[in-house]
This record gives sequence, structure tokens and C-alpha cells, in this order.
Amino acid sequence: MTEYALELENLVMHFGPVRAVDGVSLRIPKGSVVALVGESGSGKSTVGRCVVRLLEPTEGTVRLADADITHLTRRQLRPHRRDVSIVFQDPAGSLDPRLSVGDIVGEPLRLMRRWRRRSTESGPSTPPAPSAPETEAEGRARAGVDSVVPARASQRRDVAAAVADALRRVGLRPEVAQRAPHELSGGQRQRVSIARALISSPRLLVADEPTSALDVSVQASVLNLLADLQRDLGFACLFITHDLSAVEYLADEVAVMYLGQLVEQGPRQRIFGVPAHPYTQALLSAAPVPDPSTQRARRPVLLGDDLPSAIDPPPGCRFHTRCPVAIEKCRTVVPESRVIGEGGHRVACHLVGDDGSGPDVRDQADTTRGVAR
Ligand SMILES: Nc1ncnc2c1ncn2[C@@H]1O[C@H](COP(=O)(O)OP(=O)(O)OP(=O)(O)O)[C@@H](O)[C@H]1O
Repeated sequence: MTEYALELENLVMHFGPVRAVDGVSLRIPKGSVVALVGESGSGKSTVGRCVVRLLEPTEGTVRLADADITHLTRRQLRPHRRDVSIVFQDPAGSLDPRLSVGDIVGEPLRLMRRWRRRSTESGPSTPPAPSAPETEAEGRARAGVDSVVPARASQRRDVAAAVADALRRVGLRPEVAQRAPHELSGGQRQRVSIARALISSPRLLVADEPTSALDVSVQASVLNLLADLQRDLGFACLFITHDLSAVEYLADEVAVMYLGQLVEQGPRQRIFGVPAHPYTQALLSAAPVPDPSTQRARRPVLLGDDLPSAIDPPPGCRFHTRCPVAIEKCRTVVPESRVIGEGGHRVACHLVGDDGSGPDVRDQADTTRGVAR
């Protein structure tokens, strides 16, 4: 059995000429939270959509625990649906307005049951081995304990009980099940999305900017909820965000993405404490820090121009057109990703030594091209 909930190997996703993701390798140990950070347009959501197989990757491998799901068909994916869930940025857009909250939250269980019933009726294709802690009701159903009562009625009751339980877990009263999504606030709707995502006890949750569409006043409570649920239920999480303060709070590891590629990854403490890549340093310099007294006297590093086009990314290091410390080699030679420190801290930058030493663009804020004065 692998120790990873997710392994991405050289993931590539092109949309015609758009090279949205271009060779991302990333592992998420079971039960841990990996944050994927980077500017808008760097390819984070595309990675998330490949992981839950809303997209079929152009190249590379997506492995969920022990299963390679990279090119499975919709039908072949069904047994794996309970292993991975996604919460999207905009709860209003991701909840079907025609359904009640109860129907929305219970839908994954109902789909799974229907599939199980069909596959049992149609014979040889065996249902998957349980891959995550299941609800008591599911365990009983699987073991056939409920077969003495009419199956459909008891399953309806089981789903209703699981829905009530899931709503309670996310801090909503079970009566909310009768309501329609539009009757709820943005924060409540995002709680409903989280309840729906977790009702099948997935081993991996992809949280794609789960708070960025919410009012600032409720962002913290939804983040706290996710952190509590992750700790209590122990699922692994790919946390996609550009909010670095949330990352510092939630993530075990951080992966920094720039124009379709990872430029740096490693344990949270190292990424925040000794960021090696100039792009990571620039991102951190612009992020609010919880305790300003620990921050060196620095101004935000301004990167100037927008992210270059993913249709025609710059040669050599993709960041060289905006990097304040780029040298000639950066314009022509693609930097390899190398381990530079403990916990698998890796960086892809010509200017960083094998021990992680190198320039810190935050110290050069007054003197360097492209940097704020
Ligand atoms: N379906 C698509 N067809 C064509 N191009 C796409 C598609 N989806 C994404 N892209 C492009 O791929 C690149 C990466 O987009 P993606 O949404 O993954 O970035 P992101 O880092 O998640 O940004 P954001 O934070 O704004 O969501 C962008 O250039 C985007 O325009």
C-alpha cells in the first residue's frame, strides 16, 4: 500500500495551443494538506480538475492511492468517485438550484448506491473494496444487515441520516436539508458544498479557492471548519489558493506554481522561512504577515508585467522575463528541479545552490530592476 493519497507524475494538460499545465509532479501523503499557490492563470485549477478527472490529462499520471485513474472512462471512474471530492470556489454556481439542500448533499451516496445495485445485478464487475472509513449505515448496507427490511426504504432512511449527520458536521442544523440553496447565505452554501464533498468519506479533498468568493467576514470561519474537519476526519487535501495567510494556517506542505510548472515545493515552514525561488520570495513579500515584527523591513517585490501567455511561454526559465535577478543562462536553459533541503524541499532555479543558498529578491527591493522603490 502506498503512503500517498495522490501522486501526480509529469502531469500535462494542454487546451489546444494553451499549455495550462506543463509537467507537474507532486505527491500528497495520506492525511496531509498540500497547498498549491500561484497567480491567477498559473494552472492551479486545471491541476485540481485533472485530479478529480473532470479533465483527462494530455500526458502524465494521476494516481489516487493505488489506482492509476489518468485515462479511465466515466464508467471505470465510478468505483473511485468516493475516494476524491472537490469543493469549488463559487458555491452559488456549483449547487443545483432545482434541488433541496438534502438532495444535493445526499446525491453522491445515492449515485454510489445506484451504481452498486446495478453492478451487483449485472454480475461480474465487483464493487470496489472500501477505501475509506464508511458511515455506519453504509457498512450495514454493505454487510447486508439491512436486507431484512425493504432495501429502498431503508436506504432512503440511511441517506437521510447521513445527510443530517453531514450537515451537523459542517455546523448547519439538519432542518436546512429542506431548504433551497438560494435561501442560504454564501457561507452556508459553501458549508453545504463541503458537506456534500465529505459525505462519501473521501481520502482526498480538492479545495479550489474554497473561500475566495465569500465575504471576508465569513472566510475565516469556513477555513476553520475545513481545518477542524481535516484534523478530525483525516482526509488528505489539495488546497488551491492564492491566500498565503490561509496556507500558513492550514498546509503541511506548499507547492508554488508559475505558468504551468512547479517552481518550488516543500514543507510549509521551509517555504515560509527560507523561500529559495525568486518567485516564491516575491509572492511572500506581497502577503500580509500575521506578526509584522517578524518581517524584515521590506517592501513588496513588484513583478511588473502580467503573467506571460501560456500559449507561448518564455524559453529557458519561464519566470526569467519578470525575475529581478535573472542572468543570461536563465533566458536559454530550463532549470531542473533539485532537492535543496530537508523534507524534500525542491526548487527549479539556476541561482540557488544545492544547499539552498542564493539571492533573496526581497533584500534587493531598492536596487533591482522591476522591483518596487
Ligand atoms: N477549458 C479551457 N480552455 C482553454 N484554456 C483554458 C481552459 N481552462 C483553463 N485555461 C487556461 O489555462 C491557464 C490556466 O488556467 P487555470 O484556471 O488552471 O489557472 P489558475 O491558476 O487556477 O487561475 P485562477 O486562480 O484564476 O483560477 C489559463 O491560461 C487559462 O486561460
